[in-house]
Amino acid sequence: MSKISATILTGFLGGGKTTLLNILLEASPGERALVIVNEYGEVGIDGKLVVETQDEVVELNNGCVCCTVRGDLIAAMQGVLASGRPIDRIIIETSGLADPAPVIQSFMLDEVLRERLALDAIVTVVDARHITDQIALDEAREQICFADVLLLNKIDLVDEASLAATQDMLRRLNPLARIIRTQACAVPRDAVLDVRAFDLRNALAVDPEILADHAHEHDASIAYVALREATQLDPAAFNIWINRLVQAAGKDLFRIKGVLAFAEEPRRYVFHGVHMTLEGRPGRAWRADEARCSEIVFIGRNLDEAALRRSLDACRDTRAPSERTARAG
Ligand SMILES: Nc1nc2c(ncn2[C@@H]2O[C@H](COP(=O)(O)OP(=O)(O)OP(=O)(O)O)[C@@H](O)[C@H]2O)c(=O)[nH]1
Repeated sequence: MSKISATILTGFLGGGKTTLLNILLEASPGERALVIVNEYGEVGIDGKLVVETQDEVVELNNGCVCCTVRGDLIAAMQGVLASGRPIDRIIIETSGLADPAPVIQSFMLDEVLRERLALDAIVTVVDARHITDQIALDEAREQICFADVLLLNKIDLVDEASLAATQDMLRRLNPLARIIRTQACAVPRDAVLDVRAFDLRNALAVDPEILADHAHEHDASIAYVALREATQLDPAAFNIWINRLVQAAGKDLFRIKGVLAFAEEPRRYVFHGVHMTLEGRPGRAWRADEARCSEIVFIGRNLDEAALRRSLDACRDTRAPSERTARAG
């Protein structure tokens, strides 16, 4: 029986992993992939942003796949193999704070996975705009060092001199990986999938202890706050708040992401922030069976959960429907 190809998509917070995942899924219409999306906190935003295809999407939230939910990762893969459901490949999107080593280790140490799966490549998405600050963090460095393919993404946000300097840094950290410059992770599928690039010897050269069972400790100064709001939000108030917030605290705000319910907007509003860079756009329409609830997560340092909550409360659209109609008229 031929082995099923598995790809690990990793890279620091906000680099473009979900963007890449969606490109790969859309480029493989005839395939059935098992997609495993991992997020650090209890509120999963990424799972809501994966394109709708016939692929099976498993969300592993509330813990990092490199530590607390590693057992769940193994169980998800074993479960689909045991079910006999046909799958053509596995793609794992790690959290942006994951150390890839324990994820790689799962493929090597578990007997069933070792026999049935072939780890094809570790693909790391690097944020060309923010990597020079992120690289001080162990997780960001390890994600680069273990990569077989490095996407140097967001090239639209930096100039050529800075790109060349970043590319040199990546090369110093990882002399073997293929480096591909991308905007919005636009890359041919064949450059990332079925490249047969993973080699345990390279991983052992990065970390000779990779096969030893050791837990990964996350940087305790990085916090996570998730807010849920059932009242629809006033878009103008939200925009003012979020812009002020990143002006004041953007350096410490590694990541903001949310799916928001704005008043008088039939579509979900998808919102992203990476430090000072903010982006938002309407996504698909809310379904009739979905609660129109806003969810927003913050990952960073010095987060004041109570203050964030109060600010979000102040963005509620509390007008009565008749007042809204009057204003619209
Ligand atoms: N300007 C620019 N923005 C990009 C590019 N690629 C992705 N983005 C934006 O970067 C933000 C984060 O993209 P995601 O794909 O969600 O990043 P991620 O790595 O999955 O994020 P986490 O899962 O939170 O770590 C979104 O607003 C994207 O639209 C790019 O090449 N240029």
